[in-house]
This record gives sequence, C-alpha cells and structure tokens, in this order.
Amino acid sequence: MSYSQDGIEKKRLAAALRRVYDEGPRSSVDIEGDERMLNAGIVESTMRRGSFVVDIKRKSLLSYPGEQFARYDDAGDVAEAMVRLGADVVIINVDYHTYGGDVNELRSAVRAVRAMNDRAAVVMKDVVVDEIQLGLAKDAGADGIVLCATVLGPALENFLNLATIIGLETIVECHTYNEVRAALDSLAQNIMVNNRDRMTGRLVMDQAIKLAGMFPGSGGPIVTLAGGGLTNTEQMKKLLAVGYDGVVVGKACMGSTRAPEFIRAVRDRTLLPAEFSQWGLDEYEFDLDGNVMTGPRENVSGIGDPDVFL
Ligand SMILES: O=P(O)(O)OC[C@@H](O)[C@@H](O)c1c[nH]c2ccccc12
Repeated sequence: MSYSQDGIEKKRLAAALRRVYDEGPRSSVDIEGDERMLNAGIVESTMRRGSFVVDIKRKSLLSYPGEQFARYDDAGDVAEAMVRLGADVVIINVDYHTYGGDVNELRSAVRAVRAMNDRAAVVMKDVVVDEIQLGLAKDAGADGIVLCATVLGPALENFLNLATIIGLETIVECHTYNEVRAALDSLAQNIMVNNRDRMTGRLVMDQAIKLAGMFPGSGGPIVTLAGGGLTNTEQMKKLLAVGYDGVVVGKACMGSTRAPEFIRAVRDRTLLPAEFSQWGLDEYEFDLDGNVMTGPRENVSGIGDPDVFL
C-alpha cells in the first residue's frame, strides 16, 4: 500500500447515510418493468433505500427545555439497540449540561456498534466551537462529528478541512438557505437540514422540504439528511420523496416504542435516483429488494401534492 493510500480511511459515515443495496444479489422477478430495469442495468447498480439516523439524548435544553425524554444508564446500550433495529447511524451527544451525555458514552457506543457490524456509523454531537473537540471525537473512535453552520459561520470551512485532515467525517447542520449555500460552497459532503432554527429555537416544520431543491440530486456527491421535530412516518416518507437520502429522529425515538416502526418505514422506502426522473420510471414503486412492485404506487404522501415541491 502506498503512503497516500495508507492514510485514507474508509468513509463509513457517507456509506451508511447512502445505503446502496450491497447486501447480496436480489431475487429476479419476471414481471414486466423489472425486466426493463434489469436490461438497463439500473436495478443492479443504483437502487438505494432511505437511511435512518437516531439522535440519542436524554434531554435537549435548546429544543425541548425542561423535558426529560428517556432514562438510560449508558447511550452505548441505546446505540446497540437502535443499530440492531436497523438504524444506519447513531448520534451520541457529549455535552452533559445540554443533552445529558458524555464522552465516555461515545466510547461505549463505538464499542457496542462496532461489535455488531462494520456498516453502522457513530457520530459525535456537541456544540463544536474549538478544534480540540474534533480531537476528542477522533480519540473516542467516532466516524464523524456534527458541525453546525449557524454556530461556526465563516469558520465552517476551516473546521471541515481540519476534520478531513484528521480523518473524521462530518455532518453539517443547516437551517437557512444561506447556511445550505455556505455548506455547499465549503464542499461539505453530508448536509443535514434541521427544521429547527437553532438561533431562535423555533421549529419550522416545512423548512427541509422547502430547501430540498438546493441539492444536486440523490445519487450525486452530496448526501442529504432532514430532521427536527419529526414524529410520524408520513413526515419521514415525504422528506425521502422530495429527495433527501435519510432522516434524523431524536426525541420521538427516545423513551418510546415507535423506533422500530420509524426505522422500517424509512428503510422500506426505495429511492429512485433523481437522475432517472425523466426515464419514465417515476410511477414505479420498488420493494426492499429493489424489485418493481405491482399495483398502484401508494403510501408516498407528497406525490401529487404540489405544496411539497415549493
Ligand atoms: O429531537 P428531534 O426534534 O427529533 O431533533 C432531531 C435533530 O434535529 C437533532 O437531533 C439535531 C440537532 N442538531 C443536529 C445536527 C445533526 C443531526 C441532528 C441534529
């Protein structure tokens, strides 16, 4: 291995956020349509599904002041349970005061998740304002770290560069049009649009849908996530339908029995890359194996609803 290859680490986070069907060959189904897809080589190479990110937290002083959602001894146990249910990425909060977590929990989450598989990624969340926090994340074995465009402002690019140099992936959190622009201009790879305005604490439920058009399109170089205040599967499916690669759910998964339902709904959503949107395949619905389903396309709220594409 050459010197340069030696230093290149696997991009586990980006891969986990854009789940391509890589779990073995799919069954071939002899229905018309599937044949068409197979002939074009599309089924084999590009079928993806939505990815599910869980933000593991006991509380959130900024978003939900005064509430305690869940009691658990160690976020590592919760991370393990979520990955077992099918979560692709777990976010571990390390600011004790704000979210009720600490860096030891990040270590234990890394240990627990690695023991289960090599695909799920672990991300540290903190209000990053100093380079040393990147060092802490790296030292704890995290795959990535959350950088908040609202907080970092013009320093965002420096932090992105530093993270890349030390081999840490990033999720850049944005809320406004300008922040998404700044993230794109800084060549951020994974961008999360948060419905919550972190400046004011206000939840703007359709913010991620409104900004969906800013991204080059699914299957492109940028991985996109949406979240903030999500409480049901209809909202999640709608975000996937407008082009996001995955969703982030925090509070609604904590101290609740609904995580399995959410994870299933998101993973079941097979995404047709936007690049094929003119290919006459838009009306096809795909199952979890990438096979074309018979019957009408249903259950994708947002399709046919002009408001979604505002
Ligand atoms: O608990 P909620 O409302 O589902 O919040 C999720 C998400 O907005 C929150 O976890 C979050 C805040 N900042 C982030 C940055 C990246 C990913 C996720 C986040």
